[in-house]
Amino acid sequence: MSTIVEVENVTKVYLGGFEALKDTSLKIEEGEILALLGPNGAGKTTLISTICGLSVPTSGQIRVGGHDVVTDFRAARKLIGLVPQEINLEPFEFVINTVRFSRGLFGKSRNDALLESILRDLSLWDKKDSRISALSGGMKRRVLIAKALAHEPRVLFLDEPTAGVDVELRKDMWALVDRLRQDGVTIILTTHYIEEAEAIADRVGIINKGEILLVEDKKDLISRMGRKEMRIELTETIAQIPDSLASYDLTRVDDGAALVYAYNTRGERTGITSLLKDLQAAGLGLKDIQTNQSSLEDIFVTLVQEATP
Ligand SMILES: Nc1ncnc2c1ncn2[C@@H]1O[C@H](COP(=O)(O)OP(=O)(O)OP(=O)(O)O)[C@@H](O)[C@H]1O
Repeated sequence: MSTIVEVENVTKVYLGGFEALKDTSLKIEEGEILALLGPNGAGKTTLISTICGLSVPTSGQIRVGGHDVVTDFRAARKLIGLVPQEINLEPFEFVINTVRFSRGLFGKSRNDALLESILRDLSLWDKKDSRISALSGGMKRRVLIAKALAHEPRVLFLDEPTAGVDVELRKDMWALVDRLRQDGVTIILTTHYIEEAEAIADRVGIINKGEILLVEDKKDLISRMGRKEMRIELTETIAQIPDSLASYDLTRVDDGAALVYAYNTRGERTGITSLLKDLQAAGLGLKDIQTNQSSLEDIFVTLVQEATP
C-alpha cells in the first residue's frame, strides 16, 4: 500500500487566535477506511477542510496523491470527493444538473452512464429531474454524496455522514462505501458513532482538542476491547496478594476487600478456572464475582479524559 494523504506537522490557528489543530501529522494509505473519532469541537472538520484545501494551514504541509493542497490545489482537489456536514446545494437546480455540473467542474468529460449508476446506487434516479428544493433532507444528503462521487475521486471524505439520517440511507451509504472500497477508493469518515467506526473502519484515529491522540488498526483496538475485568469480592480482607497468585494479573482494591483480575477474552484461555482453584488453594473465600468488559467507547472516553488536564 502506498500513502495517498500525508499531513505533516499541520497547525491551524483561526482568526482570533484559536488553535484548532496542533502540530498534527497523519498518513493515510491508499484504499483504507479511516474513521476519525472525537468529541464536538475536537478539530475533525478543520482537519478535513485543510486536507481538502478549503482552509489553509497556518503551518505544515499536506499532500494528496503527492500534490501539495495549497500550491497544487487543483491537482490535489481533483482526487478528492467531499461530503460535507452542511447541505450546500443550489435549491433551484435539478438533481441531474447538480451532479453533471460537479463532474464538469473538475474537467472530467461527460459520462451519463456513470452518473446514472451513481444516482441509481443512491436511489435518486427517479428524482433526477426534480429540483433540489423539492427534496426531503435525506434526499438532499443523497445528492451531496452523488455530487462528491461524480468526478470519480480516489479519496472520499464523509463528514458525519450518518448524523440525523434514517436507517434506509445509513444502509445504502454503507453498501456504497463497501463498493467504493472494492474499487480501491480511500475513505475517511468522521463520526460520533463508535459502533459505526468499529463496523466499517480499517483504522481508527482519535482526535481531541486539535491533537491526534492515536491512530490504530481496528483489530488491535478490538483486541484491547477484548480485555475484560473480573472483580472478585473476598470474604475477608487481605493485606497482600499471596505469592502463589503472582502469575495472575491481579490488583488488590478496596483495601484488600476485593481483587480485580484482567484477562483477554480473545486469548485461547482466560485463566479463570485455574485462578478460582488457586484462590481456593490459597485459602481465600469468595463473596461475589462480577465481570466488566472494556469497550472501544471506554478506551475513547479514557483517552480523551486523560488528555484533558
Ligand atoms: N472559522 C472558524 N473560526 C474560529 N474558530 C473556529 C472556526 N471553525 C471552527 N472553529 C473552532 O475550532 C474548533 C474545532 O472545530 P471543528 O469544527 O473542526 O470540530 P469538530 O471536531 O469537527 O466538531 P463537531 O464534532 O462538533 O463537528 C472548535 O472549537 C470550533 O469552535
